[in-house]
Amino acid sequence: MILDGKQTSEKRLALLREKIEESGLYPRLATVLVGEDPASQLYVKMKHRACERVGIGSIAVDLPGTATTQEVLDTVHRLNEDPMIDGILVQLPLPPQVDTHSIIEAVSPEKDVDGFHPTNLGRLFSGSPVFSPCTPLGVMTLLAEYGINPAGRRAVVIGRSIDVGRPMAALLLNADATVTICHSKTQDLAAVTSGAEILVSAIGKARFVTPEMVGDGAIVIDIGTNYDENGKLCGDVDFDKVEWKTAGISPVPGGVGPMTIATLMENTFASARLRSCGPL
Ligand SMILES: Nc1nc(=O)c2c([nH]1)NC[C@@H]1CN(c3ccc(C(=O)N[C@@H](CCC(=O)O)C(=O)O)cc3)C=[N+]21
Repeated sequence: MILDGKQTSEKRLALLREKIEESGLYPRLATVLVGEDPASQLYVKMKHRACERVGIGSIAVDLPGTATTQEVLDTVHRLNEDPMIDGILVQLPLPPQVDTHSIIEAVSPEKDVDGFHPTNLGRLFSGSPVFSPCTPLGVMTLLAEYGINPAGRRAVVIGRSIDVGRPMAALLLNADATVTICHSKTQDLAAVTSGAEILVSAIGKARFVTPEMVGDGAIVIDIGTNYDENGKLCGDVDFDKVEWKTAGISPVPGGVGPMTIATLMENTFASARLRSCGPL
């Protein structure tokens, strides 16, 4: 079974458009893009396009690749104080001269639709999330769409990044899975991953996950967005070799990526509702 993120995200966006219309709200998302990395420009453009589709206003703040930490901080502070803005997304990665942690901590937790602020990560890890990071939350939505309930299942997450691996583990734990996190220092990775009933890969290495690493009948979620030696977009999982072993697998493209964007839209609407003091 293919876990179709493209189709699921289309469905979610259509539903969200209706909900936003009914609410009478006009949520607004501000994106902050520093520099001219083509991939980042593409992602930000996709986010603005999704906003347009669902009836969310979007404001793009583009800063030069030479911007200092202080200049990015000034932008974030201005957006924090702007009552018209409901969500702030600072596109990552930031250029090396910008201190990413202080930027993430500067975003008001009330407008942190990426869910990267320590307050929101803390809420997520304590089991009472407000904004959860869009990629892992999108994975949970995709699992639910296909009737896959993680409760009591062995879930293995490969990768421990703050934006994907760690919050993915927290969401699975909140959903009552038995969660293992693997990373670059994990010994005998294949022995751990092949025991997973739900395997989530967030490593960032093209076709890293091979059939020996996957148990029979596993659900495999591929969070990787990589380019192979021919410049072709591909995931962390060697899809063609792994698919037959699985009960369900998300492809790249067309899997988790579109779910990330749909979730960002949902988080932005949730922020607008919370900020208007309405019920969530
Ligand atoms: N503050 C911040 N928040 C993010 O959520 C964030 C970020 N920074 N930095 C970069 C990563 C990456 N990311 C993706 C979103 C959509 C697709 C996506 O829709 N991909 C399409 C393919 C697009 C293509 O053709 O390249 C797909 O998988 O089908 C991929 C990757 C969000 N990120």
